[in-house]
Amino acid sequence: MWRRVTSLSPFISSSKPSIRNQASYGGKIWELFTTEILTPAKAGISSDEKTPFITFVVGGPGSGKGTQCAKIVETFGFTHISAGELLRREISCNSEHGSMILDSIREGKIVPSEVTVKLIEKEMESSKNNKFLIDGFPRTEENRIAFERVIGAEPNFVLFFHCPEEEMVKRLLSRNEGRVDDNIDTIKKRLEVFTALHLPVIKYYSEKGKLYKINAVGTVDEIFEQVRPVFAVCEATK
Ligand SMILES: Nc1ncnc2c1ncn2[C@@H]1O[C@H](COP(=O)(O)OP(=O)(O)OP(=O)(O)O)[C@@H](O)[C@H]1O
Ligand SMILES: Nc1ccn([C@@H]2O[C@H](COP(=O)(O)O)[C@@H](O)[C@H]2O)c(=O)n1
Ligand SMILES: [Mg+2]
Repeated sequence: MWRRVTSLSPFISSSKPSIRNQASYGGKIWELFTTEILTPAKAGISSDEKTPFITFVVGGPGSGKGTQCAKIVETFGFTHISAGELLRREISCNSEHGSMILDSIREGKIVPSEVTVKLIEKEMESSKNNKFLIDGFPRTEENRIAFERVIGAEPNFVLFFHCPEEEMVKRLLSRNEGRVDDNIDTIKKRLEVFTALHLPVIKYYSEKGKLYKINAVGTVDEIFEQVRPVFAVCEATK
């Protein structure tokens, strides 16, 4: 079972870019981030079994994060923690924050970080595994900083699924899982929030050399063939 090992990390200030800033790149801002070549040293692979191995899985709505996480779990034995699923679970069980979470999800807004991070922490603590895929998180700098403060850890690396908006919209509109946010109005809001708030997170991990960008266009299997070597590096060092 994973237990928190370090204390609070220092506060890191956040900045919020405007949508206008990004539009000046003609919608191609994500192209600025290159794919890292992952090595065991970069991934911070440790031989200490108690240290959690944390991968953040990020990308726009419908970029295929959940689909690829299922394949990573099957192939490499990670525990999948989807922030969105944890929040939806709170709605289903009418928890204290259920109605606030439902309102946020309907509006495509980000739930306060302390709520989401507490749910993630509970999942990590109750798991017997020490390898975690944390999907749909962090969405914002506030998310990222709250995770570092509460969990006292950083991800070993970050998988970023890069997908054009038209493709993401097409996938979400045909997902058919009965999600309250899979309608065109909410999808537009989710895309706006993604463009406005996600960039600093991507930039932060790119500058730390922890970002691994995946081209999320193609078949599920083709995309997994880009993902596989990232995790194979971890396997090879065991
Ligand atoms: N490579 C792909 N090609 C076509 N469809 C795909 C591909 N990958 C996933 N899908 C489909 O697109 C939809 C969205 O995928 P998925 O749920 O994995 O995305 P996500 O990034 O987790 O989205 P969200 O952020 O909304 O949770 C699903 O219906 C899934 O089956
Ligand atoms: N870190 C997060 C993750 C998700 N949300 C909210 O849940 C919605 C659905 O998330 P998916 O990852 O399943 O697409 C998302 O639009 C947010 O409203 C969040 O607040 N914080
Ligand atoms: Mg998902």
